[in-house]
Amino acid sequence: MKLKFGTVEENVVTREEFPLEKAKEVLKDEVIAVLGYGVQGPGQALNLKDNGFNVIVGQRKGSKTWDKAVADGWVPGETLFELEEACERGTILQFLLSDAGQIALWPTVKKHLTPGKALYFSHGFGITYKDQTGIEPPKDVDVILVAPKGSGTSLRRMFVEGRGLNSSYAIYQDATGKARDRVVALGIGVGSGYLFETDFYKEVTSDLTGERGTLMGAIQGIFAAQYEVLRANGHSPSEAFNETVEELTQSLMPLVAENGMDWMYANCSTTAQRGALDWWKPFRDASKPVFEKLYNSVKTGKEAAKSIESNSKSDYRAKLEEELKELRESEMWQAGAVVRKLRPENN
Ligand SMILES: NC(=O)c1ccc[n+]([C@@H]2O[C@H](COP(=O)([O-])OP(=O)(O)OC[C@H]3O[C@@H](n4cnc5c(N)ncnc54)[C@H](O)[C@@H]3O)[C@@H](O)[C@H]2O)c1
Ligand SMILES: CC(C)(O)[C@@H](O)C(=O)O
Ligand SMILES: [Mg+2]
Ligand SMILES: [Mg+2]
Repeated sequence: MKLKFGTVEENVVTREEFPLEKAKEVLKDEVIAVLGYGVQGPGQALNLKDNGFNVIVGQRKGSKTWDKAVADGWVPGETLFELEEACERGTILQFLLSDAGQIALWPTVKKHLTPGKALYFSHGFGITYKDQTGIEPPKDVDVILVAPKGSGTSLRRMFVEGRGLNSSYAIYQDATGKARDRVVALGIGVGSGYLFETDFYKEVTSDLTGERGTLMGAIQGIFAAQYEVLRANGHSPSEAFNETVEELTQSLMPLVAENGMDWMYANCSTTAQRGALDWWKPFRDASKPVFEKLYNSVKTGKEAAKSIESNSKSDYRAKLEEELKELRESEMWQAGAVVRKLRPENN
């Protein structure tokens, strides 16, 4: 259906419009092969299975995630296979390896993309940056995308709770004339709450900007800046953490999620309202140049190059762990660990 967001009209697909039963009818003769069992792999594969689709998992034997797949109920030789065998058996190949990992597996996937199959991504990365990834699908297969707008962990959790994370969908290539039905059916099948339309380029540029920006990079940056200023002015770690992070995640963001920023503002003191209304614009103006620089780095493919380069190194996991350790061991997140334990529901 067409839906207005502010003054702009967009294509949206809801579960009412495209019910699960219809999705099952569309995909009844398909074998959905989920390649990769990292974060999105488990979320999408388990949701598809619980929704009654014919789904198999492809993963490297002997890897930790192979064992995780077995623990999650996938049966070797029946629903769990080596990557190449899954590529052969699947009629829809869900390419859910890490974006860098997709480059290494591409020759194998390509070999098994026989006419009429579908290649499915959850990110516009591989196709948009094809000069860097070498991913150029044959012309006689559908190339489609469903990108859940959140972590695979949330996709699964919300599904189990009977809720649904929203996703974007896109069609890059419609070889069979069935690409739209296939992509929407898959979007509903993986547990999306609703789907909004995009294209591969827009998906990857917005996604890379979002995760580097307000969703992950900018938020940690802003937390750290305020925390450091409070600490430098003699505030205790618990006071600084509560006033920077805990109150935001526990008290105020749920209000924003429920009814918007204006409603959250309306439910704070007049003193807070005055200050927040005065200060949000200076913060916007100070950070906007950084966002512009970030968007440019995404658009020119620099961010893609950096991520391919670092994620393809053999010591990637060890380096990542070191960097996460730095965050975990920072005073702010150490304070956070104590604060989390103090929440009555965690006792
Ligand atoms: N993590 C998320 O929640 C999330 C959210 C939205 C979209 N996506 C997209 O979904 C896709 C999958 O992302 P992810 O975060 O689940 O991936 P991930 O980084 O967790 O990796 C997935 C799997 O790829 C395997 N892998 C990596 N390199 C490999 C190689 N060279 N050969 C064989 N296997 C290899 C890993 O063992 C792992 O099982 C990506 O396109 C990503 O951008 C992810
Ligand atoms: C979960 C995110 C941040 O939305 C996703 O884009 C990812 O890359 O993991
Ligand atoms: Mg992303
Ligand atoms: Mg994202």
